[in-house]
Amino acid sequence: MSDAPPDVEVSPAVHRTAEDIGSMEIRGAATIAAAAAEALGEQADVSDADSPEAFRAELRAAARVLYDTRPTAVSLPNALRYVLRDVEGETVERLRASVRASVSEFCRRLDNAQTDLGRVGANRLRDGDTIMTHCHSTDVLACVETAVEQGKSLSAFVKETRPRNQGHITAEALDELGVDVTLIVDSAARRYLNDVDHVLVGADSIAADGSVINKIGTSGLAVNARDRGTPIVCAAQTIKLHPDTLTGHTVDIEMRDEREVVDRETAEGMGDPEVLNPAFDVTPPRYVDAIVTERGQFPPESIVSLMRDLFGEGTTEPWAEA
Ligand SMILES: O=P(O)(O)OC[C@H]1O[C@H](OP(=O)(O)O)[C@H](O)[C@@H]1O
Repeated sequence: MSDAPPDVEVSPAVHRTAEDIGSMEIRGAATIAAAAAEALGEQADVSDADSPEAFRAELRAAARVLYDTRPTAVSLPNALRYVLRDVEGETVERLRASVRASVSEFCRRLDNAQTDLGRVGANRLRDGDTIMTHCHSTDVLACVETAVEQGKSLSAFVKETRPRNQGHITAEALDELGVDVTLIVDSAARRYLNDVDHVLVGADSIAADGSVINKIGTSGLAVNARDRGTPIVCAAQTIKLHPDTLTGHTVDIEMRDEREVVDRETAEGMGDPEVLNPAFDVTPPRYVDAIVTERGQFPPESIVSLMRDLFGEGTTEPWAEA
């Protein structure tokens, strides 16, 4: 994690949020976005900057601390950009109020987007369908929740999703919604794909070519689903669209600590192998049937038009300014 320059004070609340994102205490692309926006609001609340310039410098420094936590979910920089872009005022008090308004508006839009996306995704699901999930995605759960509210009865195969087992969170959430849940280990997915009507996954980022960047294991699941003829749908609010990929940049895949996979003592017993722990992988668009957003459902290859509408040809990095 990067530190702010010594003369710019970043609030302990921002550092706490950054630590919680880094440790995955706060996790999931949409949840991370909301937490990052709220942390900027907390920075504004506690700032004792004596000039608008100093206040803005503090905000940028806080954004840098948050930005440096995890590299793959673009919802994080998109959230920071949204809040920083709309900050206006000639005095510190006006700037503070402006940040608060911007954070509230951002969180309101995030909630509404998920609700709208849920309605679109629910239209794909029929009464009696069985889904298969990977990891834990609040965008996926929004689709299921709306379908259940529409009176549809659903079953789910839930992949546990090593190494962090976020599938357990999904299993609990689906059970609370009244979905009939079967928990499986990741490697059992192919065996049950013939019994599944839809594979539903979330996304941490979507690239301009329609590639889906999501929890490690998504691409293998998608290839197997295509082989079995099971549709694979990605539920992703437009905050997951990665604007830098419009100009040829690739999405950085986070490598996490090996201790999430195996403890050192056990590894030593195996002859101390190198342990790799990539958190995400890239599913090419040809393996994805549809991307469901709050703006409707898109074939992955057409997502670039939506990206251009929303972001133009690229974006700035306001937190990178000194
Ligand atoms: O925004 P929502 O749909 O909640 O989550 C999107 C994605 O975020 C998660 O990443 P992690 O668990 O933070 O590494 C998963 O990869 C999940 O599919």
